[in-house]
Amino acid sequence: MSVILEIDKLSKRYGSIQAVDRLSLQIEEGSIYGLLGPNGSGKTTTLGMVLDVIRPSSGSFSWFGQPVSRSTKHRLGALLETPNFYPYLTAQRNLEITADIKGADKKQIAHVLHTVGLSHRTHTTFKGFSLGMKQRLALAAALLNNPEVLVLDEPTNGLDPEGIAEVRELILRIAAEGKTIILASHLLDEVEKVCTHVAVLQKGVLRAEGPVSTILSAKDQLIISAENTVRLLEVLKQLPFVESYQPERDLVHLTLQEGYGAAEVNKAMFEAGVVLQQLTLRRKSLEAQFLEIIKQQA
Ligand SMILES: Nc1ncnc2c1ncn2[C@@H]1O[C@H](COP(=O)(O)OP(=O)(O)OP(=O)(O)O)[C@@H](O)[C@H]1O
Repeated sequence: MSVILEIDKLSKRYGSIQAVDRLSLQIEEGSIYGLLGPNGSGKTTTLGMVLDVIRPSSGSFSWFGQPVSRSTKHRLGALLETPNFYPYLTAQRNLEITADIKGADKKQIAHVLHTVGLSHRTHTTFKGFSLGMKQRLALAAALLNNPEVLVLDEPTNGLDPEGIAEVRELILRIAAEGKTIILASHLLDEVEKVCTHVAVLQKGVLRAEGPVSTILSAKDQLIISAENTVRLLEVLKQLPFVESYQPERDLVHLTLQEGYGAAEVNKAMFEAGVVLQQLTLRRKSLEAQFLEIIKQQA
């Protein structure tokens, strides 16, 4: 997989505020990459810098292995804020205006309206659109030029639950067509549902980064029990891959070293003559980890 965006020690300072602090990360082709952080954590500033609308204080980045240029920008579509569409013009007319501004081919309009599921609204005026439809039209505008990468800042902000579901589903559909997506969000739930990779930002500093599934499973907990808890604990004590364990009533909570799972515990117990009555995997949610990360830094 090739690297689409490489960010190297990128920083932005506004007076005394360090909005982004030596941020380094790599985004690979085909990923749905979430920049996750609370309000003010530097997500918008980061997107602004890599889109070349905010000047970095220091550091660098490259798109497709090249410094930013007209030709690299042509390969990107961005949605930083909801565009101002004309309420009394149709979807078609609004996109014609956007195409003129972007220098995009108007023949693309039918295709992008189809992609966002608005073909049947081509000739409907914008003012009658639901919130979700308005945002889908904004995504259609970002898709003119057939960009390889779509950069979205809080794409579901301000939408009702129906609109949120529509837009998330659409993002997954666009990604399935082979586009790389970079999205900023303050919603853990959104990143968990939509993204393949995540970078957690807090006060401009990168706190955690990696595939959503790895971050999710990094600190899984196993909950086990056996008829003879004393014997269970004796065996546990001797297992080299058990990182920590804590008895709670007749259950034992444990975490394992990386690369080990429930199967190894089950096998070791069985070999030691302990029959497990319960073996449950409890995945630590990204939310719980995120809150822990934030707490540690407070
Ligand atoms: N033009 C500016 N001048 C001064 N400070 C700014 C400016 N833009 C952003 N900041 C500050 O930089 C920090 C990061 O802001 P940024 O908007 O990048 O965060 P964010 O994570 O996108 O948050 P939000 O979701 O609220 O936009 C904040 O403390 C913000 O107040």
